[in-house]
Amino acid sequence: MTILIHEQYSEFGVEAEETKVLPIDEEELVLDNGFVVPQINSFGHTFRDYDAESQRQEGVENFYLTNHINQTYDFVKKMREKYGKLDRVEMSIWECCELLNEVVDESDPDLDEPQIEHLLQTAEAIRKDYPTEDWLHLTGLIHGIFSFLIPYGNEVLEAVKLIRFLLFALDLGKVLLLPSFGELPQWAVVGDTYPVGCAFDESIVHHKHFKENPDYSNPAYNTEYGVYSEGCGLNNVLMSWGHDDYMYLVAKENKTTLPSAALFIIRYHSFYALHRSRAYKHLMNQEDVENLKWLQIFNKYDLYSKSKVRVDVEKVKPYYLSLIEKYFPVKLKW
Ligand SMILES: O[C@H]1[C@H](O)[C@@H](O)[C@H](O)[C@@H](O)[C@H]1O
Ligand SMILES: [Fe+2]
Ligand SMILES: [Fe+2]
Repeated sequence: MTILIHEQYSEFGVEAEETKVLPIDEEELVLDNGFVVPQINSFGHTFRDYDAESQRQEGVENFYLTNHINQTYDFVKKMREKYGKLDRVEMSIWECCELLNEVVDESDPDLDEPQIEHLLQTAEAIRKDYPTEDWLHLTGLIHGIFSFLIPYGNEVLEAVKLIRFLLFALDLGKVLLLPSFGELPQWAVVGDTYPVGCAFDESIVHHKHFKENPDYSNPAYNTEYGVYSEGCGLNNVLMSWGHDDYMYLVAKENKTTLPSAALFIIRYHSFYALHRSRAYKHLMNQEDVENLKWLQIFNKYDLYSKSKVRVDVEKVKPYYLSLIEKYFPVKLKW
């Protein structure tokens, strides 16, 4: 498994400010050491091709139809209030991970494996690129993330641990699909996310299906700014409800020691309209601009590690348990 890194990040990633994000097919698909990212998913199509005829196309489009009709400003407010209480279950991060054994994500054109596989594949992807404990050969990517994300001191090893953990944690919020979490429908848990309370940007997957969303024709919510203002900051923007914002709330309320950029990555990793299409920039503040650079790097690991490769869960478990211990209490409120 190899991961593509934008060339601009290859020398001390902080240069990323000047980076222009190119459409994916124009990107440099090569890492420093010449590894190439897979160009096709496990069904033989390019990644995130929502129109390609495949065994998943119809199901994914139906998913977005219900998602786009039902994710309204009022719905999101209610869900945040309800799930933000975290009064359902007490469990550890690893217990949560194991629950995802049962879960398959209907929004995903690239993967139909249980989510536990995806979590571990994503986090293991970096191990494939950096297989030994000799971190000295790490590329600029790691140096960049290291200098930016780690408030704990000057240790590259710590940075790598953080990255591994973060990649593992991105999708844990999908437990919302399970009975003890109220068995939310897929449209309220997975798929790309986007702001509600202002116009839905055209770059959002299957945008046409928003026409039946009541907010689409509500003048309070259907203008460029809607209920928001220039540069108000994403923290003040309500996002469609799903596993991203939920996991952010879980992490924050349980007093994680993850740095704030890591929380940003968890919270907005499905916001492709922002991190791929550069929409909604007018709502960002300076902190969002900084954090976005890192989100773009992490997204590549999340997306391009999707494959049919099996991970031996028991074998990797001890390593992840040691990471979890670093960033979270033994039991968390969910
Ligand atoms: O189908 C996928 C999947 O649900 C991911 O977990 C999410 O982060 C993506 O944005 C979405 O498109
Ligand atoms: Fe996700
Ligand atoms: Fe993911």
